Amino acid sequence: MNEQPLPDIAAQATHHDLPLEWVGMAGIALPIRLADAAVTASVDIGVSLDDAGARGIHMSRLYLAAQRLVHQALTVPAVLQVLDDCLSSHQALSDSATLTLRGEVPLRRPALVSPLSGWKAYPFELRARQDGRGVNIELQVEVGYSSTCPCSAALARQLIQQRFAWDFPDQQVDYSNVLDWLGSTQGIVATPHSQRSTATLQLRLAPGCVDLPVLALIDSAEQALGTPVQTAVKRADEQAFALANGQNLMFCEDAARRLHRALRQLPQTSAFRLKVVHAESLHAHDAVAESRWNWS
Ligand SMILES: Nc1nc2c(ncn2[C@@H]2O[C@H](COP(=O)(O)OP(=O)(O)OP(=O)(O)O)[C@@H](O)[C@H]2O)c(=O)[nH]1
Repeated sequence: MNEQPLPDIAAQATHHDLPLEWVGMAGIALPIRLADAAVTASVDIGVSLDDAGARGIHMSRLYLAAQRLVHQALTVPAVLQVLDDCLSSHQALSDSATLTLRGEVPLRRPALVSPLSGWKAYPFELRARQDGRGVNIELQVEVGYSSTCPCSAALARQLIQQRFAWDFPDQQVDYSNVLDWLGSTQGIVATPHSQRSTATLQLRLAPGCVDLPVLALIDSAEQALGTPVQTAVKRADEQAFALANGQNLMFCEDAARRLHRALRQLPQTSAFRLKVVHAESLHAHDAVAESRWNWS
C-alpha cells in the first residue's frame, strides 16, 4: 500500500464555475432479485453537481451505495435507501440523485392446455429520482403478444363466404360435404394476417408502494390482451392459441384501449403511459398507438 497521501483531484476546486445536471456511472453490473428471480441488472447511478466550484463528485461512494442492492429483493425502501446514501455522501455537492436499473426478469409461464411450462424474459426498467421536490419512481415493463388484424379477418371471412356460395350454389347443402369443405384449404381460402407485438407499460408508483408490482403489471396486461406469446407449445396449445387470437382480433388502437383500462385498475400506480407496437406482417412498417393517464 502506498504510504504517501493520494492525490484527490475530485476534491479540487474548478475555475469553470458551472453546475452539472447529472454526473455518475452507467452500466454497472449488479446481481439483484426481482419477482423472486435472480436478475443481473445494468445500473446507472448519479447525482447532480450543484456546487459549481467543485471539480468532481465521488464515484466510489455512488458505487458502494448501489452495492446495497446486491442479491436483495428490489423494493421501494431499498431503492430509497440507495438514493439517500447518494445524497448524504454528497452533502453540499448535490441536491438530486437518480438510480436506474434495467434488465430482463425471467418468469415461468404455463402452456395454454398441455401441462408444460417455460420461461419468458420480460425487459424491465426502474427509474428513481430524489430531489428537493421529493421522490419519483417509475417502473417500465415490456410484454410481447400476438395481434390478429380484425380487418384482415373480416376480408378473409368474406372470401370464404364467396367461395362457399360458388362451391354450394344450391340452397340445400349436404352436411357432411360442408363439414369436409370447412376442413379444407379449398374451402377456407383465406387467413388473416397477425403479428408479434409489443406493449411498453410505464407506471409511476403510488405513494406507500413497497413491493414493485412487476408480476401484477405483467399478469394484468397479458390478461387484458388475451394473446401473450407462449413458451412451451404442443399442438393442443397452438390450437388454443389460434382460438384466443380469433376471439381477440385487435388493431393497435384496441390493444392500447384494453391496456389502458387494465392499468387503471392497478392500485400501485398514480400515473401511467403506454405504447403498443404491432410489427405488421401486412407491410414493412409498424402500427403504433399510445395512451396515458395522469402523466405530466
Ligand atoms: N469524479 C470523477 N471521478 C472519476 C472519473 N473517472 C474516474 N474517476 C475515479 O473514481 C475514483 C473514485 O473517486 P472517489 O469516490 O472520489 O474516491 P476516493 O477519494 O478514494 O473516495 P472518498 O474518500 O470517499 O472521496 C477516483 O480514483 C477517480 O479518479 C470521473 O470522470 N470523475
